Amino acid sequence: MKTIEVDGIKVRIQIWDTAGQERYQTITKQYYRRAQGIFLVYDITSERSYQHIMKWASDVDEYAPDGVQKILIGNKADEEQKRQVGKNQGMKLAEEYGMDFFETSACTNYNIKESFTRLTELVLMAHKRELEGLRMSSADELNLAELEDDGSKADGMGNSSKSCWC
Ligand SMILES: Nc1nc2c(ncn2[C@@H]2O[C@H](COP(=O)(O)OP(=O)(O)OP(=O)(O)O)[C@@H](O)[C@H]2O)c(=O)[nH]1
Repeated sequence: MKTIEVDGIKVRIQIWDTAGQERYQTITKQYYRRAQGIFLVYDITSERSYQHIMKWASDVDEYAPDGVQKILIGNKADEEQKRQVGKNQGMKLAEEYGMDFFETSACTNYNIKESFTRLTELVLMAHKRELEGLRMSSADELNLAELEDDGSKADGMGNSSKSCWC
């Protein structure tokens, strides 16, 4: 659990660090179901980890809820001398997936706060849109109910006035 502040609002976030190894995949998939935001993380010093992102992304598509927010992360940005994945490759992949992208370093804290704040912001915005959608559809339902109600009144009036006019 961690509390971060987004636009002056204190938000308590629960963070799950899933295991990367294949043998834990069954457990990992269970975490996706309740996730609202997901970081897809590769290691900039490992081309292999970058290639693996496609597999992670398809798992997320399959197991995470529809509205889940995702950000692509290239970690170990402090290891410039060992870099195997260019920043432009990360940006390109993120663009393909329609995600935001950060290079980070857990060692130097580079972009850590920024990426968590951004993901929280995206989750809050999605939540707001969802609530707005629900509000609109319940307002629509109310309007429809009013119309139906008015309709029956109009019918009644119509019938009664019709009986008068005859
Ligand atoms: N230089 C550097 N090393 C890092 C950074 N982040 C993690 N490491 C190191 O990378 C190794 C693996 O880190 P983990 O946090 O275990 O990685 P993980 O992805 O959770 O590993 P899994 O157990 O497979 O899920 C450790 O030795 C960390 O110290 C970073 O930003 N920079």
